[in-house]
Amino acid sequence: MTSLLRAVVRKKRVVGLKTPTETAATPGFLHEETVVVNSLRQDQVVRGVPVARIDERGHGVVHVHVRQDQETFTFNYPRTLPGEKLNLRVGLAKKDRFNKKEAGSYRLAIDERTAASVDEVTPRCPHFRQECGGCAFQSLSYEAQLREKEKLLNLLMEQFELPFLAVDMVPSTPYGWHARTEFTIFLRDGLQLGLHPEGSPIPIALSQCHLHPEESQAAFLALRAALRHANCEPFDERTGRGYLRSLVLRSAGTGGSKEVLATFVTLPEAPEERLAHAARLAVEESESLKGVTWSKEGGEGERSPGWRAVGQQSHELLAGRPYLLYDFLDMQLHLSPEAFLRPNIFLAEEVAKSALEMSGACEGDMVWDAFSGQGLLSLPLLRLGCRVLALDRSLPALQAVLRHAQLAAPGQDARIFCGDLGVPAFLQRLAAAARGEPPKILLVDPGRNGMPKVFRRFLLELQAPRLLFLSGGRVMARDLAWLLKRGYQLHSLKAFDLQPHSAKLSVLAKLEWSE
Ligand SMILES: C[S@@+](CC[C@H](N)C(=O)[O-])C[C@H]1O[C@@H](n2cnc3c(N)ncnc32)[C@H](O)[C@@H]1O
Repeated sequence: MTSLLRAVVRKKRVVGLKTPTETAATPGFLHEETVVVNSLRQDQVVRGVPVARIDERGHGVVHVHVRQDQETFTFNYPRTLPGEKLNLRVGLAKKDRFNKKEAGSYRLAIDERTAASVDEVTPRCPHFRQECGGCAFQSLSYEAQLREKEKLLNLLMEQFELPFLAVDMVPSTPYGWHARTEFTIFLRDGLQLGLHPEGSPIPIALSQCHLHPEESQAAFLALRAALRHANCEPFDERTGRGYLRSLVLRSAGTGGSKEVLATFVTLPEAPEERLAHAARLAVEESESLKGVTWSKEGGEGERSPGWRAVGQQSHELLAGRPYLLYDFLDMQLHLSPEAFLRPNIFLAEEVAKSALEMSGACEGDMVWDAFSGQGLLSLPLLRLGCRVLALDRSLPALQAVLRHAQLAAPGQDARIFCGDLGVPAFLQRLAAAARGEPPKILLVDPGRNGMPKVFRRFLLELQAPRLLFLSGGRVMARDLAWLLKRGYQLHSLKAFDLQPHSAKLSVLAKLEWSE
């Protein structure tokens, strides 16, 4: 699928109940979906306002132009779909007390939904209506989701004044794709596994999740039953009693089916024997569950509501085996539960193949894989005959890189360097290494926070001829814009829908150093 020309929008200050970085239509140009009113007064109902698009959280966006203010206001509503029409009630209408000429600030709440979106479908999951926090818009058809994400990407590119390029979109299978989910463990009529609705510290108890492969569902039920049977105690935030914080499920495909690895995340003082008993019961019960590991991450500082595991810690094995078998390209890898796992089971291979293709690499090229995780992006390059230096702050991830490299290309030059790519002292050591032999190809896959600022500056020093950058959303546009203003040129883009039913889209960009 190829993107069409972007809508003509420019950056403008916006006021009201909205994210401050949203764009609004400029005066004289109104979005097709903009509703125009003369003024907004308390309790007034603005009728039939269409949802124009989604925002970066997957919330529906509406535009209301107020003639009196000569301004277009943008409002965002969770769980609304593009094409849906809303009656909006003005809850707050306020003029600046000191400067009456300033535009007002308004709060508009949904009074009624008057027309459904033509793209609305019945959500597959019973928990979606409870706003379980797993999906932003399971009720939007998958084709419409892709369309909306592409629109959002184009809008971001426009906002950050990035050059227009056609984007290849790679869709996913919309269900059964999830490779890693962390469920909160809590007490509510017995032990429950659940997720948090957006912005809420109170989890929803789940009985199933369709984002997971079926094999993972069986493991989920077996683990919940085993934890209950072994009388394992969830941590209770009100009393400080208990020790179980969360359950992480990881899945990967091998031999035509999927297998699952679970991790119990607990406070350090959790009783090993009881956890091991639950783990053994679950592994016996569920054929797809190949092992259970234990991470004592939930220490003193992590007792707050809504706490999430950050991973990268060493695990202990409680039952079964401590790795997942994963058929990747034509190799069988051992994936470590202590390192990053790309969220989409179906597309991880496609992302790595695309990186290889877009890199234009040749045998013997020096490749640096920054934020390497377990090295899945650079493995195909290693097999081609490139030399690879993997960089990450996670030692378990780098140890997996060496294991994978040994399997993919025995004897080939694969090295690791463990450190924080946001720390100047580590970057200085890298700069010294680059003076020996600079990388010809640099892979950069920094995760949700994008590139640390000092790392971006380091890239200018490094001047790698080819840079492949995998990222998403606003941080991706920010980092791209920064690099393009300072000597890199954008060559091509490819987008992967790694997380269906969310607004997230991952983009692989190829840049070339031009100075
Ligand atoms: C999105 S994952 C990359 C995955 C990997 N490229 C792959 O294909 O599987 C991000 C990785 O960056 C690492 N990381 C995050 N921040 C870092 C930092 N400041 N310095 C070094 N590594 C970092 C994490 O440990 C994680 O392995």
